[in-house]
Amino acid sequence: MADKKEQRILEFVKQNAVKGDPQSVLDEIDKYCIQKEWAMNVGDEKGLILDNLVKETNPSVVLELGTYCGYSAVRIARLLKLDARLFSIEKNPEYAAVAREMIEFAGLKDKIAIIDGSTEKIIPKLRTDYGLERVNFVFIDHFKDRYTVDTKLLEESGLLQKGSVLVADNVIYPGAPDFLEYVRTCGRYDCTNYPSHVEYTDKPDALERAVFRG
Ligand SMILES: Nc1ncnc2c1ncn2CCCCCNC(=O)c1cc(-c2ccc(F)cc2)cc(O)c1O
Ligand SMILES: [Mg+2]
Repeated sequence: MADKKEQRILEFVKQNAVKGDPQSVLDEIDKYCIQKEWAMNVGDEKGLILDNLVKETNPSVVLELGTYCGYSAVRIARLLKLDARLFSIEKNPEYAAVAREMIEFAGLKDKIAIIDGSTEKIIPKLRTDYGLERVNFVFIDHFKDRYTVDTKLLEESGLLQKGSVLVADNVIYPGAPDFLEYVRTCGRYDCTNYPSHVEYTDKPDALERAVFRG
């Protein structure tokens, strides 16, 4: 038995999902987390809302803050057009290692790049070191008390353009009250709240969409 929950999830996917089929990877992760061990993936209920937000944006360049096991990276990347790319920043090397295998198993390694490190160090270097000019879609799902400071870093980095879409997980639970206050009152975003539940539970949570006005 793998010694970490994240490794157990990966093993379960490898044994039960279809290699190269992203939807089966998502289904097996959800099945494991419902039946065996809870884990902090965005999950199936909030995942469907996220799917619709990705589809209506049809982004070319996606940035994700907090990869974990790669569930949301797979969820988003499976909907992207051929030449679109997703960059995901993960601080925990063990999570990043599991995510890389998960993404390869899903057949999406050419679409997704995982960047090892903390957002505060990586975001300021995305243009110079990773050649990103603009991001059209940002999924925010890392430390809840870093949502606001990293949103400001993204503004200052020049990576956001008019129409760039931020989607933040967990704005109700564990909660990101300062982020909600910031994006709803600073005057630079058009915000929409999508009520849902904490993954695999009946505890209220929500996604917040904040569209940059430029
Ligand atoms: N590149 C980077 N830079 C900075 N921090 C970085 C990072 N890369 C990773 N991290 C550090 C992220 C740590 C995980 C963040 N997510 C969470 O903490 C989280 C917690 C819950 C939860 C719900 C109910 C409960 F009862 C308990 C927990 C649910 C969620 O959907 C969550 O996303
Ligand atoms: Mg989350």
